[in-house]
Amino acid sequence: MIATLNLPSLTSDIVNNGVAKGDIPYIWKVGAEMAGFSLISILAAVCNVFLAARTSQKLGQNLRSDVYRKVINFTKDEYDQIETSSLITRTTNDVVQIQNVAIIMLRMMLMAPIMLIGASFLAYTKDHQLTMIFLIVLPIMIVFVGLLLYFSVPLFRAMQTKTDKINRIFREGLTGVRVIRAFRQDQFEQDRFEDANRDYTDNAIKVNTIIALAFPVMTLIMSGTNVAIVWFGAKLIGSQAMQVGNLIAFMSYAMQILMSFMMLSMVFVFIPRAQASAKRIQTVLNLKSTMKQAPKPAVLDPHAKNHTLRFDHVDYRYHNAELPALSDIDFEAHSGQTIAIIGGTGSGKTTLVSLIPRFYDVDKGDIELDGHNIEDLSMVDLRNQISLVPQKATLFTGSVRDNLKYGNEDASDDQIWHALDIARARDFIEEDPAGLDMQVEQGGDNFSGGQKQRLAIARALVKKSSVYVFDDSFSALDFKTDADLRAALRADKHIQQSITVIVAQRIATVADADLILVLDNGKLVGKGTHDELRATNKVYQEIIHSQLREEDEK
Ligand SMILES: Nc1ncnc2c1ncn2[C@@H]1O[C@H](COP(=O)(O)OP(=O)(O)OP(=O)(O)O)[C@@H](O)[C@H]1O
Repeated sequence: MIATLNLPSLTSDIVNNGVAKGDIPYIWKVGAEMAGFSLISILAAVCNVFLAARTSQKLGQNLRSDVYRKVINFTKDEYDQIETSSLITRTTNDVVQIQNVAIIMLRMMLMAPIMLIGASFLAYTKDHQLTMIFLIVLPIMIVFVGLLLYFSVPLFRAMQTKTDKINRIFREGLTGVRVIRAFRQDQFEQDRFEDANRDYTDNAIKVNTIIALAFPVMTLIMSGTNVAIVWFGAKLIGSQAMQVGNLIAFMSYAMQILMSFMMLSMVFVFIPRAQASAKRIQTVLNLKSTMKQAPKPAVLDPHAKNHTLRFDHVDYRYHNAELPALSDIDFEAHSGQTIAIIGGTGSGKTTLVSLIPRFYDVDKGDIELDGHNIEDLSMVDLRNQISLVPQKATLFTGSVRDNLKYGNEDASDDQIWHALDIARARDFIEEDPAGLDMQVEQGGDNFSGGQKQRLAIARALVKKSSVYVFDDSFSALDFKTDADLRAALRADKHIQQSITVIVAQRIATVADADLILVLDNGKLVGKGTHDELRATNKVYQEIIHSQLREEDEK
């Protein structure tokens, strides 16, 4: 900066004392000095660009990691608060906005004010009278930049929400592509996307037009200033009140002043967009988890042979729902037992099993594992002890082996095949020449629904846990495979020492459980064995009858 500020003074010096007097050695001396300063200023600019780029990239990397770390630990409730598509935009696009502004700020925010003050001071030393021109030019520029900010900032702010919308529609379109085709809604979805896309583009065109307009206007102001300087400067030279070299230097300083002002205005134009992005990222980072974490967690005995799972009068209501999804759920299960949960759709079965690994925390009552309230355990310790097969099987890209070792990195191939045997998934993996190295495509698309379900069951079995939860995991299996799988589960030594929780819709699936819980509208309306419930429980009897009718009708 010092080198850049020095150059115009040296120019005036070379013109006034070298060129005007025809002093060639002086011209060489000052010329060499100027070349040196120019070199320093180029090197400093290169270093500045390099450091600014590096710092802003590091900033982006750290922000992305922080957001991802936070998001991946979100509870289901928090995911319900910020849409997935918006979370993706925030981790990508919003971070880029902040990076861009960081680069601009590092390159200009420091340099521009110093240049502005330095060049103004030096211009003043060259000629006091000419400096008065800035008293007219600078207010014009301030008004112009003010107008620029007034029109562009709201448009810049809207960009991020419009990006969210495009991402949401795109994501829904991709994940729901089969439904869209089956319902022949391709055109509708295409139009929906086009609308969002057009809305975004219109906004972007508007804002870019404003920014594009700024350049010719700025150039006009700069050229006007130059003309004014030359006009008044020439008069001053004519009356011998100013030297030619000083006019040349003054013009350079004037350009430095206006350029610095322009750089500062650019920073002010880009800051609001980054500010909007920063706010969106901050919302994610500041989202207080509703999950209570025990400050000094109790520790589960890793060698315990006898496990207990106890629901003690548990209530739970979703944060956005009026009525509780579960009320007064009370039961106890021990090692070797199978607990089955049956009930109509929406009766609260999935909600109940989601409470065990603390996807949600209970509102009232307690859940205990091996005598400890699960809220007193560390999340890691608790979830290490629970194997869950969710209602919707999810597989990850990679090999079948990678997928199955997801909960137990040290599992041997023998253990994996054993789990595949129990899950009735050996056949279709063995049939493939790649075996366990068979690749799983995105979303497990190269497997059928039932196969995916069985692989998800095998993955849960490879992980050695004290509680196994199967959330409607047998529904995609035919009756015989369902029965075989459950028989194999019962015969497994490790499962015999664990607690098995099965959510099911079919009476046949739950009939041989040690304890059946009947849910209706979030309430536990029956608790007992198949024979007990069949004899006494009305809701259970209704389920039996409805399923018998279905069988008869077939
Ligand atoms: N994230 C959520 N926010 C608000 N309400 C929810 C949420 N998830 C489920 N519910 C509501 O809670 C109730 C119980 O839902 P749950 O998924 O536990 O039922 P389910 O018995 O597992 O049903 P299904 O057999 O259809 O899977 C339903 O009324 C449902 O609408």
